[in-house]
Amino acid sequence: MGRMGGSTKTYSANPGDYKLLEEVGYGASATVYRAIYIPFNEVVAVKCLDLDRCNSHLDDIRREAQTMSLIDHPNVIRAYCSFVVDHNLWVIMPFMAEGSCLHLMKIAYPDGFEEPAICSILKETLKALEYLHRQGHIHRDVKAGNILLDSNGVVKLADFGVSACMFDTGDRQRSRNTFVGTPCWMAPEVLQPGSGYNSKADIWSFGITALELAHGHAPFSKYPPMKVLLMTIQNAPPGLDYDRDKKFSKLFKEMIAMCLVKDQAKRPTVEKLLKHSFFKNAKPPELSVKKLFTDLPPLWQRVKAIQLKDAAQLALKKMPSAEEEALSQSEYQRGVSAWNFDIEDLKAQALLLRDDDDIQEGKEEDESNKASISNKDADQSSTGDDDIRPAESQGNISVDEFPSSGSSNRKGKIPESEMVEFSGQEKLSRKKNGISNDIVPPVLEKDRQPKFKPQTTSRRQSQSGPLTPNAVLGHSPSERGEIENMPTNEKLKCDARRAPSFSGPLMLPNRASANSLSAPIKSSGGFRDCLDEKSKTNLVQIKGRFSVTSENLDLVKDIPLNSVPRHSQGSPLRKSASVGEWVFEPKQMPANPPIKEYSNASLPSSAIMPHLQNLFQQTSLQQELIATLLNNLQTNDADGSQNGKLPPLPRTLENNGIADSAASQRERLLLIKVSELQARMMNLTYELNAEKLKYMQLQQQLNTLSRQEEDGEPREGDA
Ligand SMILES: Nc1ncnc2c1ncn2[C@@H]1O[C@H](COP(=O)(O)OP(=O)(O)OP(=O)(O)O)[C@@H](O)[C@H]1O
Repeated sequence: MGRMGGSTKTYSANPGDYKLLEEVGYGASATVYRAIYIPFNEVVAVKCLDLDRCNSHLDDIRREAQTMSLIDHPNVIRAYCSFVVDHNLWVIMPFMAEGSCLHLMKIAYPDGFEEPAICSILKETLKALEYLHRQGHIHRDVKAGNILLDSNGVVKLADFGVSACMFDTGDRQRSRNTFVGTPCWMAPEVLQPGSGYNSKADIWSFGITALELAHGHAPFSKYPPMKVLLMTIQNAPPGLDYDRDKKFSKLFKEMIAMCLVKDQAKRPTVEKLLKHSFFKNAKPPELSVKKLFTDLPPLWQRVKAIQLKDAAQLALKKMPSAEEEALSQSEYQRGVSAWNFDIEDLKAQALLLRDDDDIQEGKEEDESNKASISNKDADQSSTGDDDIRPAESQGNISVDEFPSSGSSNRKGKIPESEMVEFSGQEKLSRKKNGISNDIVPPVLEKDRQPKFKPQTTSRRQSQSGPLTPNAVLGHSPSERGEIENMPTNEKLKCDARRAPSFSGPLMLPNRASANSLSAPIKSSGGFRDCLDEKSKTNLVQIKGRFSVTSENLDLVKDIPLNSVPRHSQGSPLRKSASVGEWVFEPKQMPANPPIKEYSNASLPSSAIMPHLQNLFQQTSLQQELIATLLNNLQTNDADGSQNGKLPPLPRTLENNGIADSAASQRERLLLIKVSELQARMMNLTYELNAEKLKYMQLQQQLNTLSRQEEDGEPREGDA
């Protein structure tokens, strides 16, 4: 039993007393459900922390959960109670009906909130931090994903305690074979081993969170973890730009700059920060925050929509970077050695290849440098790379390819007319996961409108020399027509661009999108332009140059290297012929009884449980196996050319082109395999979670039944 704050209310540690409803959130190691606490008929949140994914000892986790239950502050979420159910720790908490600020931004404010709302949210968060710091705690995970809102606009800081203990015993973001999220919010001293840190680390994270709320994503959030780590340590601190972020007040900019000082000793305490003039005029959250979510669909529908969107984006987001680099590099070299000797021309083309990544990087570096002006320690921390000119100043395309539609239409409302329904396939997957078909994911109609910037097109046109991937993916319709008429090898380049690529450590996501992946993920690869007309008619969403089709991401027809999980059809790989020996043939797996069998009301729970456990085990096994295969693949990929597995063809003047194309084909095949395995992995993870939920629900039913039996109550239907 757990007690509740100041009141005498207690919550039982009996899982059977909690009826799990919809999934409302997920993080690195936990899934959060809306649930009913049956004895009080009260809605609560149940956080199911997968202990197998935790690096901590159960005792540590328990201790932290207990600490969490002792917390008593209106701005800190507390645990009513916690207990272990199988391999999960269930933490029972108040249900925050509007979810996290991160979810809210993802669904309705991709470019961040307006200053008055941010001010209120931050002030409430600071009050929470003030309380925690006074109690001698460091939160260590302040970010928009951990700032929860209820329907009255009440702001509570979450994820205290359990997260902290995970932090203690290892990398916060690492769970078993998974590296999720980015260290975007971590202070430089936290990222540097041995440097030691204290509660001022929370102040840094708070500053990053302020930027996250202002822009819709944390600085550097699009980069791989290692790059973020290096950028945080080496670059000047990020900040609001005095010119570009004109809509924000000077006070806000100053306040952020105070937090984002690299020398932790120079950062203010929470108390001092609370006294900053920026917070003087903070409106009560009921006024400024509550209006953010009027007219939005219920949290679980939003979360579902975000999951679907993120699943697609995650599957495709890696398309451009590494492979684009590899391809452009190989094209570059081939151009020089084979038929184009004009190195200057090639260099010029390489410059044209700069995509959003580079531009954004330039922007962020610029942002950092500009911000550093306001940071007293900037000169110590700046990389001093004066040669890096911001993309804009080089006359490159605007960073904001899809400019914010302005503050006026960011008022938190998604008019019904702007909602678009997902297709039958998506609905099927919802059904499969026990979610009603009449749920309409809130996707903004306005996002369907492609918003090109003409400069982009012209900048990307290749004038001469070898066809670069970007040239193949030129944005103009005429170029698209050319793609269709291209020789197969050139089309392949286009196809290859559509394939996921893998820069940095291979990520095996728990979910399509972990809580920590806060930035809207953009494909920078021009994928949209590779979609055929049919797909275009089915577009439901365009973010950056990324498109989602209403065929529930049924891109298998459009993208040969399909990497989007299609839950309703089981494995997304069944249609793919390219996986070869890496594919798990469905027949290799013990056949599962049809799902209908599980839902057969006449079957006793005892008959269902073994099937369910079996299914559960299979899925976990598959997950493990895929992880191992992916690891092997990574190693092979890295060692391939050295260890003879993928021997490079001898390069002679005659066969240079052939050798290169054979090598790049092998490379492409490997990438296909990796991407498909990853898609499969995601799909399985998704299914695993659905099964987990079913498993828990059945377990609850079993518990209830056995309790009824013990109490001698007649069973339902016995009469
Ligand atoms: N009490 C709650 N009410 C409603 N939603 C919640 C609640 N607690 C958490 N959530 C949702 O679930 C998400 C994940 O929860 P939480 O951050 O606790 O998990 P986690 O695994 O610790 O995440 P991470 O480690 O990635 O930060 C939150 O971002 C939020 O959207």
